[in-house]
Amino acid sequence: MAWILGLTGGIGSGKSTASAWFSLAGYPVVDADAISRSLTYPGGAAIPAIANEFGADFITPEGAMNRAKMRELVFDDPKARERLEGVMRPLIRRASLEALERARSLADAAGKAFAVFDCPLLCEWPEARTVVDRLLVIDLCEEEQIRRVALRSSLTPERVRSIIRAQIPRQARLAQADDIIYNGGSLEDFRSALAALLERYLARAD
Ligand SMILES: CC(C)(COP(=O)(O)OP(=O)(O)OC[C@H]1O[C@@H](n2cnc3c(N)ncnc32)[C@H](O)[C@@H]1O)[C@@H](O)C(=O)NCCC(=O)NCCS
Ligand SMILES: Nc1ncnc2c1ncn2[C@@H]1O[C@H](COP(=O)(O)OP(=O)(O)OP(=O)(O)O)[C@@H](O)[C@H]1O
Repeated sequence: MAWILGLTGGIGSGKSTASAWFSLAGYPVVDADAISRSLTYPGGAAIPAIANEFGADFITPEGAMNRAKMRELVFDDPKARERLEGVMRPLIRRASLEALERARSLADAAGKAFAVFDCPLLCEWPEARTVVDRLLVIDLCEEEQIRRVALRSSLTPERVRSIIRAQIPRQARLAQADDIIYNGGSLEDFRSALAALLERYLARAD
């Protein structure tokens, strides 16, 4: 039966780039951020609890969670972040477990050795860590995280720093890793490192 590769790293480290690479290579990917977003779209399962916990101000006229407003609140206020995670975490967990079972079946049917679980908080959430068989950490220094996130979004360096501070410290994340890819080089270097790692995984499976 296919095993589960946990893929994690700090904000902007390169998880989505790695997931897309594995997906192109035919490995099923479960994306916890995408699951989290789908729970907070209009009519999403988290919307009633968010309205109840934070008030109608945090819901857009279309009925989605107001992400920008929530982001401004929770990354400056650990208690508010705990409340949001209290709502989101069990829902993300349940939906992820279901998606991982589907991904495992897809991998089995396609003859792939593993499926990928891309989750930014794998090291922060002990229950998430237990569903993966091997943990790959994408590592990047803080300055480059800030630079890359700023390039692709409107987040200020201060906001990216506050998000990094809300995440597990870099060394503690690295200490949990089975495999580490440092993504401080070019995209080509990153893809080569992923290909080399995949070779090792496939050799292990034989
Ligand atoms: C705070 C929210 C509203 C910000 O939304 P926004 O669209 O700006 O960001 P998005 O969801 O794309 O997340 C971007 C990145 O922020 C970081 N991040 C998100 N939530 C958290 C958190 N609770 N703690 C630390 N970092 C987080 C991750 O690196 C993530 O990849 C949103 O991230 C959210 O609802 N978070 C709570 C759910 C959660 O913990 N998700 C992360 C694990 S799946
Ligand atoms: N080696 C690299 N060189 C230059 N840019 C890169 C490299 N790797 C990734 N990027 C870019 O950096 C940005 C962040 O990468 P990516 O979205 O893969 O990270 P992430 O870990 O999924 O981020 P988030 O935590 O916000 O979901 C993207 O714009 C991506 O194209």
